[in-house]
Amino acid sequence: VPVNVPELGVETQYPQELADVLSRINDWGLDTFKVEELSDQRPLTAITYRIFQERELCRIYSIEQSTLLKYLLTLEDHYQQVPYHNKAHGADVCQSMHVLLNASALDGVFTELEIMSAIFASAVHDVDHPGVTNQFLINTNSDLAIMYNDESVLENHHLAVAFKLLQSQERNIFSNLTTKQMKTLRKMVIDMVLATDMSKHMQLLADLKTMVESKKVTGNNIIMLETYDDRIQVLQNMIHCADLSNPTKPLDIYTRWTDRIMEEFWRQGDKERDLRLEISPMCDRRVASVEKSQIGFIEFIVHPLWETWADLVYPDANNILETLEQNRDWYQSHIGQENGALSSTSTTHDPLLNTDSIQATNT
Ligand SMILES: COc1ccc(C2=NN(C(C)C)C(=O)[C@@H]3CC=CC[C@H]23)cc1C#CC(=O)NCc1ccccc1
Ligand SMILES: [Mg+2]
Ligand SMILES: [Zn+2]
Repeated sequence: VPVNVPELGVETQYPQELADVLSRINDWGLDTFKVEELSDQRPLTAITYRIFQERELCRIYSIEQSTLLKYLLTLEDHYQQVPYHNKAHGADVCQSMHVLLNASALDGVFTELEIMSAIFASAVHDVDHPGVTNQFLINTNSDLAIMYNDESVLENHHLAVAFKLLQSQERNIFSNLTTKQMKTLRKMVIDMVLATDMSKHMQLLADLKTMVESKKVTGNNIIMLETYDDRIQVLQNMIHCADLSNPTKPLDIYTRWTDRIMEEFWRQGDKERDLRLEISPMCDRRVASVEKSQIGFIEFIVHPLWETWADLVYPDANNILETLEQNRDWYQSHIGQENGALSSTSTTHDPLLNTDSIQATNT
């Protein structure tokens, strides 16, 4: 019996405003923070549910809407209340992936199963993240590091939690897939989420550069990917780009993500200080230079990756690369402001940061 589900998947006191924000589901500048506020703290369910509707995945794979919502709400509840790696980040990466999949250079390249795998992988990719790095978990002999033998500890855990939640019949959104389809989806989701481990970054980028150099396209400039390895490599780089997309977003959105990740790094540094461990880079709130470290992050990691991605899907990611370079210049010109103030240019109250108003750095 079809259970009647709310139109937007979540209960909200602001149905019209939420519908208006979600109407930008295909845009790079969708404000995930606005969805978080308007959906009564259900950004992951609201955004992922909308993407499933947009791509008609429930029809194609006979997924009951109530089953999808049960899975998404439970998944969302398994994201921890940490400053950055929380359900809003999961929602943001999922929506960014959804937009990247729409590149015209990839038109008709991926099957619906590969697309659903990519959307699912993005939604689950950081579930139950404890707000500390793999290195911290290893250094503190955590249960997770013991469980996964120090290898991609967090990423293995995110996957195990995501698939465990599927095991209850009322949440199994893939119950109508064939055995073969489920096997394929599971392998692709594992390969994508494991690729979000930053220790794989250099290898991923090197392989992407090789692919760009030997890029084969059809008559109307659509990329040809013949083997599983080529196809999964593009999807792995795509989720990695989505995971590293904060600096490519509109500045006001970007600075709020930076405030959140720095608070998460600083809380790890506080734990390291209490444990008499060496404080990890960027994690000491007493010596932070947010602007300088953001420039390092962009120069050494984010820009090289996005420059290569923009080559692969040329010219579809040109605007994204443009925004990244403008944001880098903005941080460059704000180096002098490093009085320890958080990076945000807006006086925002972000409960997760429990900082009432962030002194605006003069823009
Ligand atoms: C929105 O900003 C950010 C957003 C995300 C991250 C992430 N960092 N890393 C690693 C690189 C430490 C992760 O493994 C995280 C987990 C997976 C993907 C990326 C995540 C860092 C920043 C930053 C910064 C920032 O200002 N200096 C940090 C920094 C400066 C120079 C060189 C490297 C890092
Ligand atoms: Mg992660
Ligand atoms: Zn992530």
